[in-house]
Amino acid sequence: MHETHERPTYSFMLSAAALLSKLDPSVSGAYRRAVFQSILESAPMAPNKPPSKPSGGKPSFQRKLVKRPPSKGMAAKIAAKQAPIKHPEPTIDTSDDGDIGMNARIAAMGLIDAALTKRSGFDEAVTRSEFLALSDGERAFARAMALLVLRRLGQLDHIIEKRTQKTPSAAVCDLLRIGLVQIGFMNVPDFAAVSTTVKLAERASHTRPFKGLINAILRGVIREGGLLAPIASRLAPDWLYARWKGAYGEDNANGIAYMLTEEPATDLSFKSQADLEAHKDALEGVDLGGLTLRSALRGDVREWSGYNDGVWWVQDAAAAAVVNVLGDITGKTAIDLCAAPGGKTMQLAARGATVTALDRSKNRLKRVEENLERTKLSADIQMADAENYEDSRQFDVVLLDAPCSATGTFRRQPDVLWATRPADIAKLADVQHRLLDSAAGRVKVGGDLVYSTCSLEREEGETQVLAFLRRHTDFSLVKLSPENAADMGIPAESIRPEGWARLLPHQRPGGQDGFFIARLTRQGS
Ligand SMILES: C[S@@+](CC[C@H](N)C(=O)[O-])C[C@H]1O[C@@H](n2cnc3c(N)ncnc32)[C@H](O)[C@@H]1O
Repeated sequence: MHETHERPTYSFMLSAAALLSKLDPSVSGAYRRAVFQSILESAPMAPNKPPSKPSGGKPSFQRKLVKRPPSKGMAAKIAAKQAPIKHPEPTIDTSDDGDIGMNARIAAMGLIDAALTKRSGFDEAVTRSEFLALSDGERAFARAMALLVLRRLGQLDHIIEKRTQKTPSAAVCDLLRIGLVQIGFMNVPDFAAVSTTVKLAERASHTRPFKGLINAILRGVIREGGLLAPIASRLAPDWLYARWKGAYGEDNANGIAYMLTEEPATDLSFKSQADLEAHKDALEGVDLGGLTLRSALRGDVREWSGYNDGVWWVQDAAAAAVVNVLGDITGKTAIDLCAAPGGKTMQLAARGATVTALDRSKNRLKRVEENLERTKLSADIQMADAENYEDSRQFDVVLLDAPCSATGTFRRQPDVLWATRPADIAKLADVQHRLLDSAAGRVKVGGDLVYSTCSLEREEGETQVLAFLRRHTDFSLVKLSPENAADMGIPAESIRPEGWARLLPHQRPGGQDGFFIARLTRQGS
């Protein structure tokens, strides 16, 4: 039953889905299956190493991080021979006969595989031409399904683990995951969830022998009333859960892990309180303080009230708190050292600072430009490495929203938890250490250095700041006070006695990103 088969790379899965979606609807099911099979069987195979057993002893279905070759060849050749593209309506037929639904499911598996293969794999996969070639409905379905699987990965894998004697291959696990997620969390009839999954298993030689197993597991879950409530400690990867438990205690670790199961609302940062009040009702919003409105709306934000006027931008409440800790900055000079896509640059500019926005990524700086243009705000944009950016000026405010593991952003990007490795945290902590040292010299005497990361890991927050204060005795911590928490848009319990903010995802009703924020001031030596 296990480990003797490999699975095709995710880009081939996306190619297969794209290709099938382009076939004329009149093409027979048998022909579609033949095309699909020919793609899969010509696909480069990714190594399918047995999943590792982490220290906790439970099997992990995570993949090893492997760089996959891009796939084009065969799929492109077949695509070139197809009839003119005729997209069906962008709705998803989730019945077991629906090829649109089948394509979307194949694409979802491609996205899941991409997300588990490397950090940012999901974001890259959704911009690949194969994925973009799908219809709007297929893309939306595939994305939603993949994100749900990633959000529930720990829970789904726990079910698979309990119902199999040996860990199935990654391809079989992916099929089981999409089957289970449909049964548990999607508006798909149980029979369709089972039959589409079994059909997908049947379509490829490496999964065909397991269709009986897949059928039995999915039917067994349905017979027993569906998926049971998740166990917090099984929702996140073992090693991260253990870290959270060690850092914040078991209750907080459970609270953090449960936030994986909640879909986050959309938070908007406003230019001014007057703008927020003016759009609050149309946006069905709740004022969270610190110029953040939490909107109950769903869908395309470009259609929401105030978007075209540029009076707000999307930014999690916790991220907005980074600038809020500075209080009044009217007339001050500020440099945002890791600025893109510009959420905090816009806050600094909207509050009257003269801003230099620096980032080393040309592509990401384009987003800063676009955002500033839409919001009619201005900043001097510089493309440079913040570590060795040559600028003799010193600033009233230096903001270092440093590159980090981003484990705090899992509500929107559940893949970060599964693609991050312990070694990434150590590497990023080194980068943050160097960036902090370089940032220190850019602060005027009497000025402020705000250090933040959207990570839940102490090495990227508390430990970093304590070490910085030991190295830079001319700096001290400006203690944040729980009494001002509401003005800063920070839940009082996220402000620690040490004087920094450690925002945990469950510390706000409806959730917030995990963030660490410290305000440091330079007194002169
Ligand atoms: C956490 S994001 C910043 C988010 C941003 N502050 C905002 O609020 O929209 C980190 C940014 O740091 C940039 N970055 C990473 N290393 C850098 C370096 N050495 N110098 C400058 N920018 C860097 C990345 O390109 C990325 O845009």
